[in-house]
Amino acid sequence: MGLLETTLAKIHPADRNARALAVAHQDRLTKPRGSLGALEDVAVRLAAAAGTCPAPLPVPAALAIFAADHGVHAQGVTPWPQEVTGQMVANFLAGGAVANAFAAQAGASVTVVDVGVATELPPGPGLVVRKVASGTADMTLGPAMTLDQARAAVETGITVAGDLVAAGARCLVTGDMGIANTTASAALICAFTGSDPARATGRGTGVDDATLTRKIETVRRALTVNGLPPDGAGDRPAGAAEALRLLAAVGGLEHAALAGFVLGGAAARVPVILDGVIAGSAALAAAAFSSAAADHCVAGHLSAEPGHAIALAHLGLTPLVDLGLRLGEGTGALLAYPLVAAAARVMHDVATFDSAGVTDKEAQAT
Ligand SMILES: O=C(O)c1ccc[n+]([C@@H]2O[C@H](COP(=O)([O-])O)[C@@H](O)[C@H]2O)c1
Ligand SMILES: Cc1cc2nc[nH]c2cc1C
Repeated sequence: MGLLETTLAKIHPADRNARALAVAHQDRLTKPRGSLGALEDVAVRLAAAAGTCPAPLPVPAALAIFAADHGVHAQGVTPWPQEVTGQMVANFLAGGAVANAFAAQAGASVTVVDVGVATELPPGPGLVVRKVASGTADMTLGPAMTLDQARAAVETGITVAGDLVAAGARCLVTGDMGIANTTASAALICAFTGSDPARATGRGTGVDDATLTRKIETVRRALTVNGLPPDGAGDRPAGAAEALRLLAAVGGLEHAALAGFVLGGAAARVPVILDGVIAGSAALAAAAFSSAAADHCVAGHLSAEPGHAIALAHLGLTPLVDLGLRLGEGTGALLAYPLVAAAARVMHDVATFDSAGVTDKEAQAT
């Protein structure tokens, strides 16, 4: 058995008992029942995922930004040159990106992983070099990755998650960097959900109408060339082998690593906050590897990219915030992190009606 299989064997689904305890505890806290809205659901999800009530505080948090390039860039699906991926990696390492600012604000550490950047990066402190390939192949001409490459990238994500948890992280935050990766994300969403490319494909960094039309056709061609008709997702066999095949066909190295990162967090029972459409499409792969993987995820935000809502609906996840972000890097997930931490802390710190001597209207009624 490889690392992927041993990790899948460790993943537990949400614990019903811990969930029931968490729901009951929420109702004993000194607040009107349900008054914390979506935060109550988060606290209950965290307890069910951890298998204990209350769930451990998700502190500290660790952001991992997986960076990679894409052969489909050659199809003209983005106005940005490919070398921007490597340049932004240097920016992350220098502390100059939005993700660095948001991580500093949230108190999260930042780890940058080169899982497949096409350009040479100057060696420097802080960069985790796990380059599986110098970018993927063009998915409109055949599979973007070999099965071995996809597996190596998934296992890289598992290892990074395991290393961060071993170093003390109690919340994992997904980040990505990869020029053209919204095209691969749309193709993955179509492959895993059966959605039509015209619905799942968006403007990414902000492409014009002509480029959007080309992008949709590129996604459609990639699916066809790889034997994945958009409306045929329901007919495909489920399971780990199929998850790896779809990732290899139309995914990116960062998507595969992010899928592994989710699996690694789930296996360690450490919650994973998902960022935008890249993380959402990678989580579809993680959920295909293990149906319990999504139990360990919190959807940080809703990206402006239309495929993201499709992916989250398929995963049964509700995004915490909707700010119209479409940056990636982990920025939306980092903004959601304090909400997740606050939701968990309520279960530890807030007094109950009994302990605080506050009259409960429910108790009065009975
Ligand atoms: O996270 C998102 O939902 C998101 C939406 C649009 C763009 N991005 C980021 O923009 C880059 C990809 O955009 P594009 O247009 O080159 O496919 C990549 O580095 C992503 O992190 C990210
Ligand atoms: C400048 C820039 C920063 C990014 N961060 C994530 N994706 C990005 C894409 C571009 C183009």
